[in-house]
Formats: sequence, structure tokens, C-alpha cells
Amino acid sequence: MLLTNHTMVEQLKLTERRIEQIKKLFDLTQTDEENMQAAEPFITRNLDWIVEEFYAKQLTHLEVEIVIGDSDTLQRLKNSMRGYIQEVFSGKFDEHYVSARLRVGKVHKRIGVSPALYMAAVRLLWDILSDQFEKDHLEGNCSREEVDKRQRSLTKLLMFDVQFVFETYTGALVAEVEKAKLELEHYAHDLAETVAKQTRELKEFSCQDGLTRLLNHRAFYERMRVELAGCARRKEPLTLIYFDLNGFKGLNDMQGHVAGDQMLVMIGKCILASIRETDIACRYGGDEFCIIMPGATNGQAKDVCERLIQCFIARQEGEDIAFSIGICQTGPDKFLSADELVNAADKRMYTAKNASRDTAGFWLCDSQETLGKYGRL
Ligand SMILES: Nc1nc2c(ncn2[C@@H]2O[C@H](COP(=O)(O)OP(=O)(O)OP(=O)(O)O)[C@@H](O)[C@H]2O)c(=O)[nH]1
Repeated sequence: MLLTNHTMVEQLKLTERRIEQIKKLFDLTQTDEENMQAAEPFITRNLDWIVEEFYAKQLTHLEVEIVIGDSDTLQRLKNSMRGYIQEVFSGKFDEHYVSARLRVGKVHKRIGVSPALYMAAVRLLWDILSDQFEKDHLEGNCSREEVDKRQRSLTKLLMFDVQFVFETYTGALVAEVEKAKLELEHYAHDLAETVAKQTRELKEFSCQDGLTRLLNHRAFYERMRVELAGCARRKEPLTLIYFDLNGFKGLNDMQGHVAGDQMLVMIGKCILASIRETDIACRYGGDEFCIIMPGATNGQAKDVCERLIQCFIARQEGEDIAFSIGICQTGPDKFLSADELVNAADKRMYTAKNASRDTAGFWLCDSQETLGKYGRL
């Protein structure tokens, strides 16, 4: 419901019938309307004086002066009070009348009139108007009995008004609480999202090697176990490529660690450029890297190694670095454990490394016996 499309009377479901019910509760009858109408000529004649008297007395309280705050507001309030008194003595307490009272409650809440100030003002108004009835009687316009009747009617009417004012006053309070609650819910929701995002980032971060952004050693083993289980279930092979740089220490010593780091980053990029999306690239530690290839055979792993070597040669800038590569396939029927597979690939990598010590270059070992030397195609 768009609040601005509905009057306050509509929002509070104050139908004509409901207003009549409330009037009954306050015993506000046709006679009261007539009593107010009867007082109207005298009140209208003295309206300006009544309003001035009301505010003169109100402004003896510092609290009231602070709430009113300035002369423009005081003037506006005097005009509203004039209108209100006229409505009171019009004797027509219909939907329009109720609507005006509801607005008063809302405005009071907004400008910070406390219930105590409001009730004190109602009492003062009753006093001043009551005195007017007495004066009307003294001038011979009405009987003593009529004064009593008017006073009783005025009491009922002011009580009738007060409950409408409080209806919107408390409604505005509740709306404020609802708004604060909503803001809090939004804040909590945003906070939960931020925490979830940061947790995701933290998790990613904890799985990543800070330099190359490949999976780190810990994440490598986690993925390896998951992938081994998946391949065993699907009866597919899994092949691990394990390689280590040759002469990397020399590069660090000669050109410094920054150049060494750049080389490691470049190797990470070459790996990613050489593998499929389903393959998993890791930095095992130092200058050692691994590629898990679920569903792949030795032969397919060798193809990846060739692409990787070509990519590396193309990007190398005069450094004398090569790789020693061990490849090990497991499955599709019998599977090694993650540790067994790493050890087997590591052993083959060392076979390749030994060969590279006799003849420099890219050496690859994919079984106990099969060694190959790779280079520029
Ligand atoms: N720049 C850089 N160097 C690293 C990093 N991690 C390890 N290293 C260095 O990598 C080198 C690895 O030493 P080695 O295993 O002897 O490497 P190598 O010179 O290639 O020797 P072989 O493996 O026997 O061929 C050491 O000097 C480490 O300090 C790193 O993150 N950045």
C-alpha cells in the first residue's frame, strides 16, 4: 500500500461507522453538537482574545517556548488554534473533523510535543473556553444550566479529540520503531553478505599460492584426494605431472629473487595456458609444480608438457632454465593413494633430473624406463 495514496482516516480504517462507534463510547451525542453550536456566536466574537490568552499562558513555560521555537511557528500555531476552535463550535464532528485531529497527532510527534505538554494544553484550553461560557452567562446570553451543559459537552469533545491525536501519535512512534527495525535488518543482511564474501575470499586466499595464484601445497592434496575418488568412481585414469626447475638457484643468485619470482609467475601463466579447464595447476613448493589431470593418460600429459615447454621457451629471456618432469598415471582400474602418486611422480622427476645433469635441457620421465629430452620444436 502506497501510504501517500491514502488519507490518514483511510489508513486507520476510520469509517463513518467506526467514528460513530467511538462517539458512542464517549457518549458524544446530537445534544453535545447542539450545545457547542449554541456557544459559537460568543466564542467567535472573542476568538482572537481566546487564542492570544491561550498562547500567552502557554508561553510562560520554557518547555513550550523551546518547542515552538520562533515567531513564524507561533503565528502558524495561532492560526491552527483559531481553526480548531471554530471546528469545535461548528458542532460537526464528522470524518473531516477526525482527519484534522489525526494530523495534529502526527505533527506533534514530528515537532516533539510530549504527551504531557499536549495534555496540559488541552486542560488550559478547556479552562479558557469554560470561562467564556461563564462570561456568556454573565452577559445574559445563556442560563447557568446551559453553561454546565456546554462544559460537559466540551469535556467529552476534547476527550474524543485527544484519543484521535494519540492514535496517530503512537502510530508515528510505532512507524519509527518499524523503520529502525527495517534499517537494522538491512544492516544485518549487508553485514552477513560482507562476512560471507570475506569468508569466501579468505578461503580462496588460504588455498592459493600468493605468488603464482595457483593452488598451494595444502589445497593440492585436498583436490588430489577428491579427484582420485572421482576418477575411481567413473573408472577413469588420473595423471599427475610433477616438475622442478633446473638451475633456478643460479638465477636467484645471479639476477636476484625478484627475477626469480618473475620466472615463477611466468611458469604459472605457461601452465594455465597449456592445460584444460578440468586440469588443476599447483605450486607444490619452491621451484616445484604439479598438474593434476583427471581423466587423462600419460600420453595426454606428455602433450601438455610439450605445450608447456614451448610456451616457456617462447617467453624465456636468455635465462638458462629448464625443467625436469616426472609423469605418473594411475587408474582406471587400480589406483594409487595421493601420497603414493606424488612419490612415484617425484621419483620419475628425479630420474629426469639426473639425466639433465649429464645433458642439460628439458627431461621427462613417464615410467621407470622411458626418458625423453625435449627442446625447441
Ligand atoms: N625467487 C624465489 N626463489 C625461491 C622461491 N621459493 C624457493 N626459491 C628458491 O629456489 C631455489 C631452489 O633450489 P634448488 O632446488 O637447488 O633449485 P635448482 O637451482 O633449480 O637446483 P636443481 O633443482 O638441483 O636443479 C632455492 O634457491 C630457493 O631459495 C620463491 O618463492 N621465489
